[in-house]
Amino acid sequence: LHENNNNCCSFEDYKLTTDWLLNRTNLRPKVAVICGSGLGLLADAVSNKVSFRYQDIPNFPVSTVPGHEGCLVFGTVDETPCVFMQGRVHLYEGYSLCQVTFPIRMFKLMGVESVIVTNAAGGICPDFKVGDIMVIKDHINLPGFAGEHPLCGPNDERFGIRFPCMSDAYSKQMRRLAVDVGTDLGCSNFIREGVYCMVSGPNFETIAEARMLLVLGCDAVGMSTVPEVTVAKHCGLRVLGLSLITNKVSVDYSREEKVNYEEVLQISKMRAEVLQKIVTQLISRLQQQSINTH
Ligand SMILES: O=P(O)(O)O[C@@H]1C[C@H](O)[C@@H](CO)O1
Ligand SMILES: Nc1nc2[nH]cnc2c(=O)[nH]1
Repeated sequence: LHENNNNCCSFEDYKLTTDWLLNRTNLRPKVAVICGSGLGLLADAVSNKVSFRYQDIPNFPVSTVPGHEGCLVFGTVDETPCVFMQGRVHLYEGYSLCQVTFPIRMFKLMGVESVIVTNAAGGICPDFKVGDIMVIKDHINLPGFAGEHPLCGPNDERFGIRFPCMSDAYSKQMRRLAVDVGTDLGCSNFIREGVYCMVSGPNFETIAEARMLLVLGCDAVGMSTVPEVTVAKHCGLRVLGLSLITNKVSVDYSREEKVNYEEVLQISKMRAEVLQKIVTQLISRLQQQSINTH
C-alpha cells in the first residue's frame, strides 16, 4: 500500500479492510461522511458509536495534518446507519491517489450508498464570504489534467467502467436537499452553490494562480475531495459535496492579508456546529425520502 502509484491497492486489500471492520461492528452503514479540516465534530452527533483509529485499521492511510483526528466512527443518525471519517489524507502528504481514495472503495464494499464529502476551501468567487457553505455542483480536477488521476492504470470492472461519466458527479437530489435543509435551519444567507477546484497544494495560491482559477470558472479552491468524488462516482455511489469557505483567496496585488492554516482551522471550528446540524438533518431526510420512494 505504500508504493507511490495509483494501483497500489488491490481488490483484496479493500476486501480485507472491509471484512476487518465489519467483523468488529454490527452496523452496516448506508451513508458515509468525510469530515474535512477541523470538521471532525460532524461525527459527534452519532449514537451507538464504535470508533477505530486509522493506525489500527489494516491498509488504512493515516492522517498527518492537524485538524484531522484520524478516527473512523460508526454509529446511527436518527436510525440511519452511518460511518464518519474524522479526517482524511491528501496528495500533498505524500500519499498516492489510490491511498487517498482507499476509504471510498471500502465504503462501497460495505454497502454504503451515499457519500457526503466536506472540506475547507478558499473562496475565489468575489461574492463569497468567510463562513459561507458552498454546495458543490461541479468540480475541476486540475491534477487530473496533468495525469495525477485516481482512475489512471488498469481498470477494475468490479468497481466501475473504464470511461465513467463525470458530468453528473454531484447528485441533484442531494444538492437540492442540502439547500432545503440549510434554508429550513435559517442558513440561507450563507448557503451557496458553486464549482470546486482541486489543486495539489500544499502551498496556498499565488495571486496569478488565483486569477487563473477565477477565469476558469472556479468558485472555491482546495486540496482534496475531487479524487474521492471521482472514485465514488466511478463505483456508483451517490455524492454530495460541501465546502466551508474558510478564507478569501486574494486576486488583488494590493491586498495585504495572507492566508494561513490556523485561520482555516479557526473558521472550520466556528462553523462545525452548524455544518453538523445540516449534515444530520440531511441524513434524516435522505432516509425519509428513500422510505417514501420504496
Ligand atoms: O481536507 P480539507 O480539504 O478540508 O483540507 C484543506 C485542504 C488542506 O488540507 C488544508 C489547507 O488549508 O485544508
Ligand atoms: N488551495 C487552497 N486550499 C485551501 N483550503 C482552505 N483554504 C484554501 C485556499 O485558500 N486554497
